[in-house]
Amino acid sequence: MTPPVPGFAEAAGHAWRTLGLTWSASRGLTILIAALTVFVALLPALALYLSKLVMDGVVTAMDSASPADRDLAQLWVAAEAATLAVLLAARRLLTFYKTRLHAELGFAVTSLILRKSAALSLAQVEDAAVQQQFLLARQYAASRPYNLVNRLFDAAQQGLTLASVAALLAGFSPWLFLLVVAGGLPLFIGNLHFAGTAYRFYTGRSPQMRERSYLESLVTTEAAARERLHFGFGDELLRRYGELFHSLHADDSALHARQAWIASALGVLSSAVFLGGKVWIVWVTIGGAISLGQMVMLVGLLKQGQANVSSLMAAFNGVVEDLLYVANLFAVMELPEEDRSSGATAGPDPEDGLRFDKVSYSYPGRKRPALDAVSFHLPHGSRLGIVGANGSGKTTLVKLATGLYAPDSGRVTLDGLDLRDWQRAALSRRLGVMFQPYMNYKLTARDNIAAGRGLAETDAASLARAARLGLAEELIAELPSGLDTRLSRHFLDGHDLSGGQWQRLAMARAYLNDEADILILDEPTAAMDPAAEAEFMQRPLDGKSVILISHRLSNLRHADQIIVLDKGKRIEMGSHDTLIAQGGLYADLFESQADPYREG
Ligand SMILES: Nc1ncnc2c1ncn2[C@@H]1O[C@H](COP(=O)(O)OP(=O)(O)OP(=O)(O)O)[C@@H](O)[C@H]1O
Repeated sequence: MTPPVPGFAEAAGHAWRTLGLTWSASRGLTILIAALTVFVALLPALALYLSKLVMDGVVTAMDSASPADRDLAQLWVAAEAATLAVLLAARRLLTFYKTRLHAELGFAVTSLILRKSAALSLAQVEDAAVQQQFLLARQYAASRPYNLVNRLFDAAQQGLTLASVAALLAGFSPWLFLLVVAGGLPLFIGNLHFAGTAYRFYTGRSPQMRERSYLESLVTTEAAARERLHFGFGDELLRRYGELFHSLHADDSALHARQAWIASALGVLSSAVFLGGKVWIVWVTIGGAISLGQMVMLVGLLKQGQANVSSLMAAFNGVVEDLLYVANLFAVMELPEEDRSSGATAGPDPEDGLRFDKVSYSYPGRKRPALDAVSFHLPHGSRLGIVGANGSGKTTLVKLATGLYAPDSGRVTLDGLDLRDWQRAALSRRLGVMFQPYMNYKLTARDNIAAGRGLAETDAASLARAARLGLAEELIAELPSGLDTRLSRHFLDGHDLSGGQWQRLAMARAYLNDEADILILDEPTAAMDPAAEAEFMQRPLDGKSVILISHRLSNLRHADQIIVLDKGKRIEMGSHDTLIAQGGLYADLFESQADPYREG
């Protein structure tokens, strides 16, 4: 998907907004750069005027042989030299401040993107189009907004210099100024055409770029190394990577070649126009219509004007191209955010617990709903088991039960209030969750548990309690620096964990919040050893309610209710004994799992 190209008014709005971003990133630097830009812009015309005075002064001194005229000519030389020296110093200073602005603006824009990303809903994060917008915005966060601002300053500088050149040229002949502008037009139009083409070209191939970085990661990351080495598909990955690179490179080369040919032809045309102007100036000087000093100044002005026009055009073309990328950045900023910072912290019926009322949810682009009119009630202090084949909707149910997705139809309520109306932080306090898949944070063991309370500073007693309930006490005690051990081999003194150990930390994270009265656990013991699993399953509820998803049906035997999902629908519901007595899918699955043990 190629992001749309903005119209003029919208583009001007984006340019203004980018300048606003720059202003808020650093007012001091913006003012300094603006002041220096004006200063640097006006000096070239002054230098050229001084060069005219030098030349005319020399001719006068040669004619009069007077020491006063000689001194005056030398004074003009010194003034011209001083002007050029100041111009050089001011340009350096400008570059220095611009480098600092680049860093500050890059940081400000990246922070905005990260803040936005953190505020999106799960459904938005999972949307491929949103992902692509973010990828593009992040990729160009440090370069494009700065380039745009830099080019706007550049354009202002070139425009001012051109205006001062025009003022001097107009004193002699307005036609010369028109010649300067006309000479720059062909290159301008050519580049303008290519700005849009290049943007569509580079953004249109984002999917291939993502594919390329994914292939790179398969060859370089530790996670993929075991299978890659064992199954031996490293060479095939490299072949695919090479093929992709060459096809992208071939497209690049074709675009650059076309740009180079057209730019050269237009460049020759521009030079021919300027050369015509120069021939005319020389001609009228020989005819005695202007002085030698005026000739030197006019040729200089023509050259300066030519350089200004092409720089102005280049800056303008660059602005147009940058605006296309910046438009994407602002489109990302405009993505709707759901504000869950306000909302209720309690429901009207504190005894009601969690309810699904005919809840349906479909993933975008999927015909069949992942959950189809599912209802159940989880009263306080009860256990609900959920069973179903792969893809039957269990994990989707967890995302709905935690308010991460909103149902397409139906309602999910906690204590009688729709989850949409709960404050996110209050929901997070009430629900202890272990997701599938859970995250293995390559941070410290402490952070892995404290993430369960938003990574807030957590007291030792709470951490110890969570570690005990997550069956992670022993493993933490064995870590070289206990809770402060960095859990990654990629850091000095880092330490990696086994699959089951990571799962224990995820469990501790889910249990950290002791206010949580509802635990939602998606395959919480899948990676644990049988002893740990048995210990966990026999644990008393202590007044909490639990939703437990497990493929091992023996774990669900003691649940008050069990729901059997099939292709998103609730096809059976009841206690273990009821479902066995019904002789439906649950009974078949239970028998098939129990049989091998019986035979043994
Ligand atoms: N992000 C997604 N985008 C589109 N479809 C999805 C997404 N996640 C899941 N699905 C689809 O929704 C359906 C239900 O998936 P879900 O993950 O809820 O199943 P599950 O019962 O948890 O499966 P498993 O036992 O394999 O974990 C499946 O058909 C799956 O392909």
